[in-house]
Amino acid sequence: MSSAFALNSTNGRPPFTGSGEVFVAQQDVFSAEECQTLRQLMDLSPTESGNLSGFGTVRSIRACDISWLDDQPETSWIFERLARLLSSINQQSFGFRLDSFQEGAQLIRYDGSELGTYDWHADRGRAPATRTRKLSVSVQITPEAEYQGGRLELNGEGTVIEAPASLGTAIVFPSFVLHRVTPVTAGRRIALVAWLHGPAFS
Ligand SMILES: O=C(O)CCC(=O)C(=O)O
Ligand SMILES: [Fe+2]
Repeated sequence: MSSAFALNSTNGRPPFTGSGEVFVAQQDVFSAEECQTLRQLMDLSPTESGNLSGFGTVRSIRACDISWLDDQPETSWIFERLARLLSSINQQSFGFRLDSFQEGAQLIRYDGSELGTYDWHADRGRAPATRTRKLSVSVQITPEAEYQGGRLELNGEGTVIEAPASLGTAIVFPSFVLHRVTPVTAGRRIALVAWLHGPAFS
């Protein structure tokens, strides 16, 4: 596995110079074959409309379909991979006190036919299950060439940074960081998203 690298600039913009890292990108967390398996899982699983934590469905803010993944024997390899990744990135970059995954992971599909999107938000939510989210991860499981738009952007102290979107790359960020997925204008984008929970910041 390639080493983690902090990506604080894209598109020729100068490096981000605010306090702390906005996100860490790690390439090749899942192989192309594993991404294909995850996509098939999404295609075979029942989906529901993505909603806003404690706030129901507002399609103008979040237009996507999600499928919940629970930590079952067949899916434990996914959670183990994510747990190892998040723990090592947390140690290197964030130093948060973390406990465990306290909710399922989500496979999320954004469809170009409805301009699938998720507007600016932070992942730490209002609901009991989302209040304790501390570290978020999004893994790109569709090849970039299969869709247009659908960029994951993060806003660190007013600077909007586009995350790399190569297949199998994981983007890890504190759950309080503002981020969005810009509308998918063609094709479809699928991401695997999960959160590690922990005690309140003190
Ligand atoms: O699709 C993504 O890459 C991120 C999704 C997201 O921000 C979320 O579900 O909270
Ligand atoms: Fe999010």
